[in-house]
Amino acid sequence: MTGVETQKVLIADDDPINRQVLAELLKPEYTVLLAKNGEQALERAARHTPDLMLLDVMMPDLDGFEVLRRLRADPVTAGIAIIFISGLDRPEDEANGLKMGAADYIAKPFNATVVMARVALHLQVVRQQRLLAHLAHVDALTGLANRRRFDESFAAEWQRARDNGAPLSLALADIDSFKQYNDHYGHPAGDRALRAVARAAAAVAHRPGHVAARYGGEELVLLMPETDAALARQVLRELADTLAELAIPHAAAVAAPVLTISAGGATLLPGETAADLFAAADAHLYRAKQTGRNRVEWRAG
Ligand SMILES: Nc1nc2c(ncn2[C@@H]2O[C@H](COP(=O)(O)OP(=O)(O)OP(=O)(O)O)[C@@H](O)[C@H]2O)c(=O)[nH]1
Repeated sequence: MTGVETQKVLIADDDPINRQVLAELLKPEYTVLLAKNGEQALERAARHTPDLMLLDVMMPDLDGFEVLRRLRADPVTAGIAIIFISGLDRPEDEANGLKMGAADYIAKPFNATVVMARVALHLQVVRQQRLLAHLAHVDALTGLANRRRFDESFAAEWQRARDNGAPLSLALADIDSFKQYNDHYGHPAGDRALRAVARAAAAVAHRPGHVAARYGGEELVLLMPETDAALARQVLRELADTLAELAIPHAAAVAAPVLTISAGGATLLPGETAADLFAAADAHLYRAKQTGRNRVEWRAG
């Protein structure tokens, strides 16, 4: 989320005057999209995924309540915030709209200042929700995907690989002698080194669907969908090469005088669970550590 993009508001109302009045009101601050009936509202919502919809309740054919029901049933549009704008001004109508999951309910005739204030309020809530969702999935120190995001992506990619038979590779990478690095250079320097390794991991995980995540401590994980063992090993070579170029001094290391990683990896075998694949990558990381560090061990097969 950049924070500079204008937010998108879709106005769905069958009355052209209402559409125009609302559009004129919102245009100076937001990107405004228009729909003149329920079908068009659903089509534009799916195509443009607006941040907020002002939805007229009483429209011919598909009314606003039905539009809301259908929006919620489609994962693409389910999260769009809705404000009902309605000629139905009985308390039970308003309660009904809110119970259905609308963020707000404004009775016609509406007051322009109040509409603007409510739109601004709900768009702020949308921004805050996105920020929270973002923070919940990002590691604060490195900016990489965090463990939660990795777990979600891994489960989804494993399922996808199982369904479509495409290769799925997974690698665990761990900085060598990092305890000694911290002891020798201090924890803040350790943090900087960890960030440098994370940047390198993010750079090599640039292919579509690839995820570089901080699994915990100084352990990173690379999830590589649609990637066979040969390509995955190439990605890990690129990571090792990047670290070699960075040549971060590590006087206390056992493997080399610079910061290095050990990595273990595996490519999904038919019938294997996600946990099996993870365990295989972990076992090969252990082997890489045991056999001298600064190397990649990949499961054969
Ligand atoms: N600076 C810093 N250090 C961290 C962070 N997370 C974990 N560590 C350190 O990473 C070190 C991991 O130590 P070990 O698990 O013994 O591993 P190691 O020293 O790298 O040894 P090998 O993996 O066997 O090469 C510990 O000293 C942790 O304090 C962090 O966010 N910042």
